[in-house]
Amino acid sequence: MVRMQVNLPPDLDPDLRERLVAAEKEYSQGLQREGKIAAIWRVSGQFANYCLFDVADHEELHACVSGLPMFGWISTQVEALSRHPNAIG
Ligand SMILES: O=C(O)C[C@H]1C=CC(=O)O1
Repeated sequence: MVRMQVNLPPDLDPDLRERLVAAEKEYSQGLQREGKIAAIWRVSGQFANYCLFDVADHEELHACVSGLPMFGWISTQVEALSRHPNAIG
């Protein structure tokens, strides 16, 4: 599970901002179609999200996250999750 806080500068060129948002959407939806992002949620009221990744290892996670077009402006917090022994689903 990765929390991403996006820190685009407020004075970023509006055209660049628009291109980054569009590129981010295309890249993110590609990972979702491939099943590498299993779920994504917006943190209400913040330019931040939680992404649940379904990847083989830390290297694949890093490749996915560092490929984000906004990677240079994103702070991440990673929590490694494993199946809970009491889970029924
Ligand atoms: O809008 C965001 O939260 C940034 C970003 C990271 C992945 C994604 O789909 O969007």
